[in-house]
Amino acid sequence: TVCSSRYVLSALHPMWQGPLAAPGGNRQSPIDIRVRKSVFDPHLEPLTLEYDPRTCSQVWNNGYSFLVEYNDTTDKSTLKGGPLEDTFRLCQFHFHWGESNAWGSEHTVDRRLFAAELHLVHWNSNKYKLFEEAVLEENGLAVIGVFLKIGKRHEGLQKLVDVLPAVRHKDSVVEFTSFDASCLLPANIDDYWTYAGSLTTPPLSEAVTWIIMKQPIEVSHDQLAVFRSLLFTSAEEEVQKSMVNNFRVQQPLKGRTMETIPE
Ligand SMILES: CCCCNCc1ccc(S(N)(=O)=O)cc1
Ligand SMILES: [Zn+2]
Repeated sequence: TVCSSRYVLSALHPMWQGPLAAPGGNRQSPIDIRVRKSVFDPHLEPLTLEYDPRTCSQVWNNGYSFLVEYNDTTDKSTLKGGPLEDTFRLCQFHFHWGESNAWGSEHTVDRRLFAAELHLVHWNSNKYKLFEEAVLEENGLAVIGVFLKIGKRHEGLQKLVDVLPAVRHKDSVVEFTSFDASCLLPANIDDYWTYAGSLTTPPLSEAVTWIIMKQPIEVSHDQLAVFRSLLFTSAEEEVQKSMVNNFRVQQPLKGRTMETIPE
């Protein structure tokens, strides 16, 4: 029975699971957020998000998720404040989701799973010239996490959902412009948890200041079903695999504390 449960686990989780925790990693993501264990940090400031829709450029199926990519050659779409000392530049956002609405998020809140999770990825443009440099540095990156729950249709998301059939296969790209990513944020962006973590897919770099919104956003069942119509596999491969369950298993907390804003 042990091997069968191990088999089920591996069948449920895609290839990048590899070792359950990166060897030697002591700040790996995702984790379970224990609400009552989070510490008020009076120094946390409000977040300042300034996203310019004109920097949005394309949607790309990279074989793990679909990425909405931004032109990050200038400081036009930026994130400041909160736990961050510097200015961080938006380079892409993407999602993680399940094969059913019962699971799909990477982080959990007191073990509660959400249907999906949005990640808005930024890099420290005060200190580095490129994402590829920042990803090698402790706290070179800042990722905003937003939970998705099933409810009413998200009008802002629909523009993105409508182009997903064009990137059904791995390595496909479609032009996608003038999209304001801030429409995907919850009403109150100053209600968040923050902790020191890592990328949740290879290279699993321990470079991320995570900022997880307490308020989920709502999307409709049909909108999430379109996410599941995407494929992990490229057009050439004979066996097509649905892009579902593209989340990493939870990682040990290793003594880290979750900080939150004073209520
Ligand atoms: C050096 C090239 C890395 C490409 N991939 C980066 C990457 C991976 C995971 C995440 S996540 N899921 O932690 O937000 C963001 C960005
Ligand atoms: Zn992610």
